[in-house]
Amino acid sequence: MIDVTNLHKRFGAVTAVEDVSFRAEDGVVTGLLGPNGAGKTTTLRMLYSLIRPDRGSVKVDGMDVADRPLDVRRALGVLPDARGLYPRLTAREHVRYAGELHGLSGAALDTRIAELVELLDMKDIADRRTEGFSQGERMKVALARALVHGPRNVLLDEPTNGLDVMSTRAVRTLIRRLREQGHCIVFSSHVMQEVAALCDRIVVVARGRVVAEGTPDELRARTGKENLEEAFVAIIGSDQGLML
Ligand SMILES: Nc1ncnc2c1ncn2[C@@H]1O[C@H](COP(=O)(O)OP(=O)(O)OP(=O)(O)O)[C@@H](O)[C@H]1O
Repeated sequence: MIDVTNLHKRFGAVTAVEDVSFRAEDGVVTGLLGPNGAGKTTTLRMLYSLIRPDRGSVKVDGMDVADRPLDVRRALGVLPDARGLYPRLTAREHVRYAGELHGLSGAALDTRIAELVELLDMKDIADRRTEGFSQGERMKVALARALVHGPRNVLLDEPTNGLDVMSTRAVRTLIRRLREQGHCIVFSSHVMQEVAALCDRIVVVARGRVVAEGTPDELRARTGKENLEEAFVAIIGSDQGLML
């Protein structure tokens, strides 16, 4: 479970995140939805302690990120916005390296890598160097790397960005499976269809603030709009940045 309380972050004159609070429960997919520049990536970066908030706190499974950053990192699997792969390593070597950094080794690590290769349909690319990988192939490697240690909480920054229909479906299936297994999943997107297809709860952010929160049904009821897309437009006050 992830608890975010009154997070603030400024970059010089830009207020990227202003008083953001929400809770992401276990067994639930929580979507951070907002237009470009809304503060989603900055919020996620504070959740996984890449950057420090000016104010506010984040707790992962009850552990404060500021007090126990290493324990929190163990409890988190992160697909960051930059997928950053080593071109000379194969896909499998990436996942192995990440597993070793998390203290896994031997048969347990081999089994885990084999599971992820199967789950993410990576057999054809597992033993190729990642140099020249397509966006979808890169995303799969980054996702396998994020999940190798079986983290309870999973943060995904725009996981389906740039993916084709088949790869998008594979990622959705994986996210649903993680939810069934009771994981806490937070993912960010500026694509409302993506959020609508997957999320149990939606946190709508705009200009660094949470402007609405609830289930898709609650958001529809609150705005009086039948259609979720229209509900988002009503909440944000424009459709800018929310379209495919
Ligand atoms: N390191 C930084 N230095 C200066 N400004 C930054 C930095 N990181 C983010 N910002 C600014 O903070 C605001 C929020 O950015 P952020 O990347 O969190 O938005 P986002 O919701 O993830 O957007 P997108 O959907 O475009 O990825 C933007 O105005 C951005 O320019």
